[in-house]
Amino acid sequence: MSAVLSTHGLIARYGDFQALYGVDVELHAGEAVALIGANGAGKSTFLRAVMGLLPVGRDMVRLDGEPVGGTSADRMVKRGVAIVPEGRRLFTGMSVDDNLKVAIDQAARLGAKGGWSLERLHRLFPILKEKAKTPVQSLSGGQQQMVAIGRALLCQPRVLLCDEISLGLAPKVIREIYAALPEIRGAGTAMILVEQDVGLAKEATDRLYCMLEGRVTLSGRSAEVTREAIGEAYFGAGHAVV
Ligand SMILES: Nc1ncnc2c1ncn2[C@@H]1O[C@H](COP(=O)(O)OP(=O)(O)OP(=O)(O)O)[C@@H](O)[C@H]1O
Repeated sequence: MSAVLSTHGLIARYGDFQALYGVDVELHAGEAVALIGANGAGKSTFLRAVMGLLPVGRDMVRLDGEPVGGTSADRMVKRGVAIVPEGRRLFTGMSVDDNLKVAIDQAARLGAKGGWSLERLHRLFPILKEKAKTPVQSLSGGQQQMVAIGRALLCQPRVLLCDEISLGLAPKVIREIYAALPEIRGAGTAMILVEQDVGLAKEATDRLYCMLEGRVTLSGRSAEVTREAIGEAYFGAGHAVV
């Protein structure tokens, strides 16, 4: 099966500091893939590099087999890739609806087409309809995360990149958000989830990649990869994840 998105020896730097050392990842249509690893392993950097937010070589990122590395984030959105960034990056001072309308306008401007509308998003996360006129800074962390996911979906992605969508949220809220993922996949969107919670990552995805110090140290089917193997890949040999 050919990959919708793939990276090939992906290298990324912040000035003199090299954060990624030749990362190879594949995402197939309709698939959910987890990217796990300790703090500083390079997971967010990977997403940023794929999204065109860091300079990378053209051949290092491919979309439908076509080299797109270094393409601007706007163009990546146009080509069907959207990101739910670390820290959500919502427009504070603006309502839920106005945040979402920014994405609707962006998609229209870029000519990105797909099946996501405000109505469909409201069915996925009904609280966003209830809170439509509420400034986003008055929402709970979970509700803000739903706005961030909604904003990405309204860009009509075939590929959704999610950076730690469970971070800092209560278990009940995390379950609510993760319960929405199958519908998003069902709508034809493949996803890469950066996730610190290994149990959650294994449950929610088909395959996973573990990173350590800018390299992939383990990959496999999420249901089959053992805790021991993940522990070693996470921290180096001799460790276990509990
Ligand atoms: N803007 C930046 N400038 C310089 N170095 C950075 C920058 N952002 C990240 N790094 C460094 O790059 C490496 C990878 O960071 P990255 O944020 O990608 O890791 P991560 O796996 O996402 O971890 P976390 O869970 O802490 O976000 C780290 O050593 C980090 O300190």
